[in-house]
Amino acid sequence: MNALNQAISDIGVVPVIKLNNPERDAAPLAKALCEGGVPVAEVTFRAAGAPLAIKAMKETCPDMIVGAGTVTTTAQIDEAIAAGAQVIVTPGFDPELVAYAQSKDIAIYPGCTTPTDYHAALKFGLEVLKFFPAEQSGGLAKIKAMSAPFPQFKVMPTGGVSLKNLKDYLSSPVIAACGGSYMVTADLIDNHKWDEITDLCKKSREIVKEARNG
Ligand SMILES: O=C(O)C(=O)C[C@H](O)[C@H](O)COP(=O)(O)O
Repeated sequence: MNALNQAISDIGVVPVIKLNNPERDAAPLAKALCEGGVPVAEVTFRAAGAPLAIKAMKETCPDMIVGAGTVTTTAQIDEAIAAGAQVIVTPGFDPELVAYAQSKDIAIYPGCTTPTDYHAALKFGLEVLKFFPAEQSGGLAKIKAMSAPFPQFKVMPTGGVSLKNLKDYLSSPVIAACGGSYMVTADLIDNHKWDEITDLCKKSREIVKEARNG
């Protein structure tokens, strides 16, 4: 894997973040994640202020890897790059977006869950795919079945990941990292429960280590 993919994989979990008030919440949230040993985030463009949030998180924690999520247009890729994002994440596989991201030299994890998606991804030399929505699409059993014909891909399952199933996912060598909102829920963010977020990050990191060491 390239250095960025390896760094994300080493962390093992990627919080999926939706910020309604990035001016207020992006900086303390970035600190909470980094303190918890999870210096990475996928900031969803479902919230209008996503570029602002990406910029604020990078300014607060310059070493943090910040990605843009729910990206569905090339204009959003431009906005994400301008804000300092290092990786683009899309819900589905759109070859136009993959080609555009690659032409701009930014990593992209497109959403893929079917053999047809994986075939399409092969043409772009990608190393990591987002497997979305993970649990609803068949979870780890499907991910393992897909890796037989497509061993070149690692995946980032997102959707339905929690502290309960994290270890199962991470125990498989096909998993680059797991994405999820469980450690950064709307309740935790809106009520400024930064310590609780840090704690959930620490617990997740413990599980990453357990899963990979045994
Ligand atoms: O916005 C996106 O592109 C997404 O990734 C959608 C959701 O945020 C994930 O499905 C997270 O799923 P949960 O961890 O189950 O909440």
